[in-house]
Amino acid sequence: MTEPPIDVSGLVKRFGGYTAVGGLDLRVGPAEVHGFLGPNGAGKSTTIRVLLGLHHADAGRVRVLGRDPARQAAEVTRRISYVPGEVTLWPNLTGQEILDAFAGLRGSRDKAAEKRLAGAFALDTGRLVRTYSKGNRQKVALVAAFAARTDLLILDEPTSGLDPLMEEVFQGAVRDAAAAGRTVLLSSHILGEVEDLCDAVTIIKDGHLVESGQLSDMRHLAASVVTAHLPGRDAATVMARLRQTGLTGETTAGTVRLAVPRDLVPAVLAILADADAPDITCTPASLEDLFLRHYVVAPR
Ligand SMILES: Nc1ncnc2c1ncn2[C@@H]1O[C@H](COP(=O)(O)OP(=O)(O)OP(=O)(O)O)[C@@H](O)[C@H]1O
Repeated sequence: MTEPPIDVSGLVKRFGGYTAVGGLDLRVGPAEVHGFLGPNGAGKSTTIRVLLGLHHADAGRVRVLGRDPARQAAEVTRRISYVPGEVTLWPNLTGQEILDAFAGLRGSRDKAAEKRLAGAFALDTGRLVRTYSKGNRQKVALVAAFAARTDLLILDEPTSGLDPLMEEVFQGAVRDAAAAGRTVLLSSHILGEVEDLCDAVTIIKDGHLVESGQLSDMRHLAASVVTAHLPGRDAATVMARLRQTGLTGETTAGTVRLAVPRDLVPAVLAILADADAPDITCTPASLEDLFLRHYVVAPR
């Protein structure tokens, strides 16, 4: 079996006495679009910098495209496209000159793809970079990243400056990259984006793994939300019956709502059907539900 494009186990990275990443595992399979999530300061960018060979791990095993980025940074980074959240470019070059410079440094690019991507992102490559907005600078980096002939894209909050129309273009480019067999690690705070794009996610907090796996499996393990509207019925009595299954829920204005583990969904739906509820919805856990259950901050 070939090694996964990203294979990290027990990664530790300290800054002085502060442990930014404390024993993290991260595995990303070939042609997978993998979401990398966590609140501010969780250690995502630090991990990414280790993957790129910019930081050296204090402990753990790190393999990117089968190599150790700390020892073989040049070989590894040649095969990676990296887009940071804050793109800094030479201000006195035009967008096209920047794209040419990136391609020159890398030694390869798909010129037709670059032209197509610049068009799709509505990027005027003839303008000087110093006249570009944050979003336009990000577009330059994204066009260069997707047009490069690389095997792995590492995108660290790449769309924070893009408008919704451009978000669509970005998502199309990620899907095309994965369809072409490229692997994508996407760090993002935009949960909808991750939910739309990613096959698998890794959620971290305080430099530690809290959850990782295929999004579909994680949804199955989490509770679904069942809501039933009970016009003209005694919602409190129905809720009392529902509570006999061991679940808790809330009743508001004749509507019951409760989080239901997968194995109890049939029993709950049977009780609601028995109560003649005309309007029942059962929604699988969203990525936001999965994410928030790890990050509910207690009020001070
Ligand atoms: N060079 C550094 N020196 C000292 N501390 C650092 C350094 N880089 C990061 N840190 C600290 O390590 C922790 C993890 O930071 P990191 O940037 O990896 O988080 P993140 O998950 O990417 O956050 P965000 O979502 O805000 O970008 C933070 O507490 C940060 O202050």
